[in-house]
Amino acid sequence: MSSILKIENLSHRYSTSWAIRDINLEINHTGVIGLLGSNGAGKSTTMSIICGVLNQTEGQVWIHGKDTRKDSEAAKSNIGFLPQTPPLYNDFTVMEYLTYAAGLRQIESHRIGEAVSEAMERTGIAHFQSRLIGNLSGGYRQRVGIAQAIIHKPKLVVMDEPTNGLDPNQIIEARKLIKEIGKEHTVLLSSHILSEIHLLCKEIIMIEQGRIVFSDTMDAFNNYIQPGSLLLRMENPPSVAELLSVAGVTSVEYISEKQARVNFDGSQEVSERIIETGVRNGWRIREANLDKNLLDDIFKQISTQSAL
Ligand SMILES: Nc1ncnc2c1ncn2[C@@H]1O[C@H](COP(=O)(O)OP(=O)(O)OP(=O)(O)O)[C@@H](O)[C@H]1O
Repeated sequence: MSSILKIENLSHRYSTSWAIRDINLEINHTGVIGLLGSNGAGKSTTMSIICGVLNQTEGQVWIHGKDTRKDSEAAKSNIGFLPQTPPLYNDFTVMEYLTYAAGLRQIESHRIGEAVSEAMERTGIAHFQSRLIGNLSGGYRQRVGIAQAIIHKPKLVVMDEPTNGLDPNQIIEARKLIKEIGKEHTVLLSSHILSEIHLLCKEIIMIEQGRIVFSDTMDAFNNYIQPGSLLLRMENPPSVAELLSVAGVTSVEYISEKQARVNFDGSQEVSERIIETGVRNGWRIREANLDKNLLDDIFKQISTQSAL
């Protein structure tokens, strides 16, 4: 039985500098797998090569046993891709666009109607099928992007920073949908937000300066990392007492008028609970990120350990 995704000695160089170096990876099961790295770490480069959008300088990628360069058609038939900016056409209705996407994916013409309906059902956009894409909110546009990525029922769905640019409500909804998609497909999802990977993934691959520095289960990761801290930027910040009332929050420090560092007990659900409480109570959260310094520490710690 072939792996769903196998990568061997993958490296890519843009003009003179290497963006990724000697990436090796094998995935054999469904579920959401997180590719975590800070900006410029090499996530998009890796994903673009996997999806056949970019030709690697060195190394090989197989999707369900098919080499993405030597047998690209067969490899691509098993991949769905949601790039950072989904290729949506604003003048198309949702139905027209997905019908077009199904054609591109070479779904037989008599099966297109059924494939489009199923993809719309699964992503919760059936009620917007006649809406112009240009008139949809960011969250629904993202759903259309996910629908085109799963329309041909690929084994592997690659999502590059899928919650980027969404508001907190839309992020919660998008994450629910991604979890659902992960029940039937292998989803490789990139993010620079550790708390997001924590919430969504059972496995984590960390990439830093173009190299994999950690690859294991989330449980193994948790054994030596407890993030325990979120930086929140809010338009309508609550009192310290209100933040402390969220179950699991241990301390709160305002570092500016609208920015608070919220420490919690390290359990995965607390950060989601903080955001949900914020949405419910109108804090107007604009950003909720793991403390950047903490993330840098984690990368440093893991890089040092993986170099030992
Ligand atoms: N088209 C390009 N030409 C030259 N260098 C590039 C190009 N695209 C990316 N790079 C460089 O390659 C490295 C990896 O970039 P990549 O976009 O893959 O990282 P990333 O982890 O996806 O970051 P981000 O989250 O910011 O997109 C970076 O140093 C980046 O500057």
